[in-house]
Amino acid sequence: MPNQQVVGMIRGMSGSGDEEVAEAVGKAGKTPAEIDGERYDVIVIGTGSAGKPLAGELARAGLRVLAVERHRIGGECAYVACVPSKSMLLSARRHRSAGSAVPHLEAFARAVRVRDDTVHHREDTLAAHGMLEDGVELVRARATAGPGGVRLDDDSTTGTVHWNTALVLATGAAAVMPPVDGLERGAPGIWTSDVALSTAELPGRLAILGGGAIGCELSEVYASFGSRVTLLQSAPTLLDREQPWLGEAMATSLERLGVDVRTGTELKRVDGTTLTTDGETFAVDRLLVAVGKKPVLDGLEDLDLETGKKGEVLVDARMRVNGRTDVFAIGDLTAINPYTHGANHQARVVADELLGRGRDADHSGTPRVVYTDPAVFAVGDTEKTAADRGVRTATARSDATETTRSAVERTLDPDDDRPAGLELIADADTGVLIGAAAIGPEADAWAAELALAVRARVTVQALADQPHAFPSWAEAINAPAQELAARLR
Ligand SMILES: Cc1cc2nc3c(=O)[nH]c(=O)nc-3n(C[C@H](O)[C@H](O)[C@H](O)COP(=O)(O)OP(=O)(O)OC[C@H]3O[C@@H](n4cnc5c(N)ncnc54)[C@H](O)[C@@H]3O)c2cc1C
Ligand SMILES: NC(=O)c1ccc[n+]([C@@H]2O[C@H](COP(=O)([O-])OP(=O)(O)OC[C@H]3O[C@@H](n4cnc5c(N)ncnc54)[C@H](O)[C@@H]3O)[C@@H](O)[C@H]2O)c1
Repeated sequence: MPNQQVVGMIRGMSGSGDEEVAEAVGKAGKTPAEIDGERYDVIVIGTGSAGKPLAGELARAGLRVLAVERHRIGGECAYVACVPSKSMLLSARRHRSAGSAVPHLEAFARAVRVRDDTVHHREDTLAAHGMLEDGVELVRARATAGPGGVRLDDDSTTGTVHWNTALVLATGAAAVMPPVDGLERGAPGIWTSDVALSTAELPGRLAILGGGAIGCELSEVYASFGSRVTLLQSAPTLLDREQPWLGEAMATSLERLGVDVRTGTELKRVDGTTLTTDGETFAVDRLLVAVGKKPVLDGLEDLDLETGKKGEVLVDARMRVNGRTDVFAIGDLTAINPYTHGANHQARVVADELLGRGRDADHSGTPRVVYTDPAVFAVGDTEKTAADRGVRTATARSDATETTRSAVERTLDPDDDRPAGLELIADADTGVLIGAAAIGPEADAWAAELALAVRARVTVQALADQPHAFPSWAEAINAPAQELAARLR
């Protein structure tokens, strides 16, 4: 059967198949036994987008810092998340532009090679050396934190270390497996994004469960290389925490690539790689599960952390936990803006606190981007989150395909039917911009000013008065800003 041939050929090329992510983790740092009984100014557990920059900044400022990592130095982003997914998206785009000139298998194999070079073959020595150069002391171990110290275990030794000033928890989040009959993590044929972004296998038929950021980005990747992708989303729209029209536009965009988008669909049962939804039973080669992530709390149980509904660690405006001044949580563990730039911001807030220039975190201007083509950009409130806060909103939308930039691009490529649009959401009582949603080519770049506008509490009057370069996609901001400025005058 052609699908099986596809799988076999690609596996043969690089040999990674569908085993769990390679454990190629470089050697650097100390053993738990070597540092048993030591005291540090700050101990950071987890070296991802949250823990790594924080540990580095504090060590460069002269503090004695220990960073503990049980897997890859650098966390998920650089190896199995942000970076490989963007590499694959860009290769997929290039492959689509080439038309049928290059066969799918050949293009996919090349994309995998480029991806793996970009992520240093998931090997973390370079990141480890960067931390050591910053002056961070590094231990590769599983941390178990308690009120009296942090116990460290690796395969052969143990030790206990203590903090003088602060313990920072930055343990991230892990993919959720929903309670579907027959669905098990690690079962043959079941992928998480870690596997989908490490494998060299191109499945003939791929089902993706979950129409969030991962579901949309990886649908685009695999469909572009010829997989028959079925995207199963339980909510009525894709990207369901955003304005509904964004998810609808995303569905249109993915359907153009041949993705079978099924919203409002429940997966009821998995039998090997045969799936039963509320409507039908069908066979696939792989099922990628991408229905969200859950904060990683193992090793932190003895701290009795206050957690929210999704298991996220609750923090105050300085990222402190349980009302303590010496224990902090940052990054995906808090579920506040679970993005690398969100984690980086939270790390800076804690660094400032510990370096004597404390200030509150401001999460309001954190962009939410989906790097498909067209890309999705959102910031601040949606109408729903504003209503939940009791804020009255006024909204206005533009069709970005009516900009001169769009006309220029579409004359060049008459087949270009990518959706493009922008919506502004204002506080109806104050005229302040509180949210924005956009989709369009490179929307992550041309809508980025709206993130600062939301954070700086810019009024729609100021936004309407702001010139946008001609002929750029950003001109899509003009009409809705002017409409809101007139309505809220
Ligand atoms: C497929 C995918 C694509 C993404 N794309 C983007 C993107 O394009 N842009 C973006 O901004 N964000 C993106 N994200 C989100 C981004 O990857 C995360 O928000 C970010 O990496 C979180 O960083 P973190 O430090 O909180 O967690 P992590 O990077 O997960 O780091 C936590 C670390 O803690 C370690 N750890 C956990 N428990 C212990 C313990 N007990 N002892 C020792 N070590 C421990 C783990 O091994 C891990 O290395 C993507 C996510 C995925 C899954
Ligand atoms: N570009 C980016 O910044 C980027 C890219 C990929 C991932 N990420 C981050 O990685 C994390 C995980 O991404 P994700 O896409 O798994 O989570 P997500 O929370 O963004 O989306 C999950 C989606 O799955 C749907 N869903 C939930 N249960 C379901 C079920 N049983 N059946 C079908 N659908 C179901 C939800 O309605 C939701 O739309 C998120 O924090 C995300 O922001 C970010």
